[in-house]
Amino acid sequence: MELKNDLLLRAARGEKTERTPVWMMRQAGRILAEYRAVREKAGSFIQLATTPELAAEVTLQPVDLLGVDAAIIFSDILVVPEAMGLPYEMIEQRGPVFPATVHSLKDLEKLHVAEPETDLKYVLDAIKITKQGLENRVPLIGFAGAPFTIFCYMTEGKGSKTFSVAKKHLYADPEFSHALLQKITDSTIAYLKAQVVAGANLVQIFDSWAGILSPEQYRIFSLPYIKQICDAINEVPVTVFAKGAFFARKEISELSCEVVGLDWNMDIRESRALIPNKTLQGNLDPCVLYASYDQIKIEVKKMLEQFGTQRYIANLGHGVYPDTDPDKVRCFIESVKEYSSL
Ligand SMILES: Cc1c2[nH]c(c1CCC(=O)O)Cc1[nH]c(c(CCC(=O)O)c1C)Cc1[nH]c(c(CCC(=O)O)c1C)Cc1[nH]c(c(C)c1CCC(=O)O)C2
Repeated sequence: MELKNDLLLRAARGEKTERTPVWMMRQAGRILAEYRAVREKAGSFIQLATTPELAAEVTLQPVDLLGVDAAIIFSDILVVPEAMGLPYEMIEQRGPVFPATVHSLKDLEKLHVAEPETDLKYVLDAIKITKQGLENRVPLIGFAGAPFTIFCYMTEGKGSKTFSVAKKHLYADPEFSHALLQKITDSTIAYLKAQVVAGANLVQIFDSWAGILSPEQYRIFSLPYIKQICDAINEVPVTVFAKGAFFARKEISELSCEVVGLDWNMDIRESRALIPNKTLQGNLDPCVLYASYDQIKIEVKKMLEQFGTQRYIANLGHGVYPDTDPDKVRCFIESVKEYSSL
């Protein structure tokens, strides 16, 4: 089955593209009234995420309504801890909370390596239904959290500015920390492979909390586990997005992934020099989408001039903020398409 628009996959593989592909992290979400309507119908975020037909419906919305060059499966990185035996709740206006957390090898014994075919069947079903709905229009992106970011939530139990509970374990109990990270990694590899079998055309690893670690801790507690995942996934291109890990760009360039995501703190030309061998993705500050249409166009033009139009996937430097005007989002997407056309 050939994709009608395979710009994302060609850019990921380093092949020439007629223009730069564009999509947005968190494109399936609250910016769209159509998403909020389906979420209302579902009753809760978790209901929506665990009902494959509805998850597929909101995955398709940005393709139909915004004109992006890829869909990303509607789910969350926290489905992996849940599949391992640690359920989460999504509290309105606050975010995710884990009623029970993990702090010792004894706690870890109660968790199992996720078996995607049973524990995460609802995501795999959502991927299959989405693929039917896409009718090969654009590629479908699968994803998972990086083991370190998942470790943060499983130990801290909720979002945090410092994740000091999570980091405490790294210093105080490295043996437990590595054991938990390895169990998450084994679960994640099985999960991403199952996503690919179900139909994902590329997978992205989100290390959202990379930036809270020192370079040395990042090398010990995050990179080796991301490396295991990159080494295991050879079926489709892999994107590594480590938010805030400007200090690890050289090491990330040595991973066996095809694409590296940048946030807006990372200088584009400097990043090209540090990561010369891979496709880059990013990195517009999501707050640019609060500016005027003219200003958005200027910022997109600047970004494209610095990245160039090749070996590049346009995106924001992190997820789109929920109160962004969808028309400003369309302006961003249209500007990338217009200014990058050869
Ligand atoms: C850290 C993280 C999480 N989840 C995710 C990350 C990594 C990316 C990042 O750094 O933002 C990843 C994620 N979460 C969601 C997606 C969907 C696909 C997409 O469109 O990108 C993706 C890729 C849906 C979601 N995940 C969540 C929502 C909002 C909940 C809702 O709609 O009620 C959505 C659409 C909730 C969520 N989920 C998480 C948090 C901290 C929150 C609360 C903050 C918020 O509300 O945005 C954990």
